[in-house]
Amino acid sequence: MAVVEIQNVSQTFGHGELAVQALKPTSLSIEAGELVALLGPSGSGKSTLLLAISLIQPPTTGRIAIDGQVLFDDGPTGIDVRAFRRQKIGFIFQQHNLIPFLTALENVALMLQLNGVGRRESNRRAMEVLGYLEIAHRADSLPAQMSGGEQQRVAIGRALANEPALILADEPTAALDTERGTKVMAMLRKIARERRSAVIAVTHDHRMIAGFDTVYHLDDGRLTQVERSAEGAEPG
Ligand SMILES: Nc1ncnc2c1ncn2[C@@H]1O[C@H](COP(=O)(O)OP(=O)(O)OP(=O)(O)O)[C@@H](O)[C@H]1O
Repeated sequence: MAVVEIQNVSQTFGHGELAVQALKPTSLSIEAGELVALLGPSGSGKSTLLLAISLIQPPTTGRIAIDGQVLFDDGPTGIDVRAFRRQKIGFIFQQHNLIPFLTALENVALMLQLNGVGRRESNRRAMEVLGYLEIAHRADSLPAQMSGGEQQRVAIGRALANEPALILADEPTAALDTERGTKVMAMLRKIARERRSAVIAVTHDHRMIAGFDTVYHLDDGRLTQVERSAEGAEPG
């Protein structure tokens, strides 16, 4: 089943003569376990597309379904988007955005607690996620005590904790050197493969493209090219 299904999604900012169509009508579908890159020059509409898919910034037109739920159909559909997002979508940013006075474990556990999971169970699951990302030994460290790559893995853990159907990453490797960037990419790939989340990463980073199943190229708000790796996402 498609985790993300968007049809004719477009975004126009401003009105009249000042209107800018940041995203031309765009349709695409992303399967469970698929690792997708959005590539394109600055201002091409990558963030606009990501913000539209997650309905953080609802589009002007189009239809958006995530994990079988129609969230937008040329307007709101009455779904509680904030609750849906919290349960079904994990976010990873260029800067990790960890809470500085919480440990790695607490940063991850907090996400679960926000979804109503009790404290003990949150801690247990957070520890499991940190173990999965090979960073359990840093569970009690504060963000400032960790390297950039470690911080980013904790941030991935936070995005992953709820086992979301969809993970959205905005330039997750941009702040990292090649080795750490490669490791973060490998983690995203592992998550897609093993946990069957769909992962969409906005990137400028050509070094990382090799690991993706599908690469969408955006130019001036238009989807210009789609490349699929020979291997593709293995059927689940
Ligand atoms: N809230 C907004 N109001 C008006 N114009 C906007 C808004 N957000 C984005 N734009 C415009 O829409 C276009 C696409 O922007 P977007 O941020 O999606 O590009 P991007 O590909 O993510 O760029 P970058 O790689 O620099 O982050 C740009 O021309 C931008 O100036």
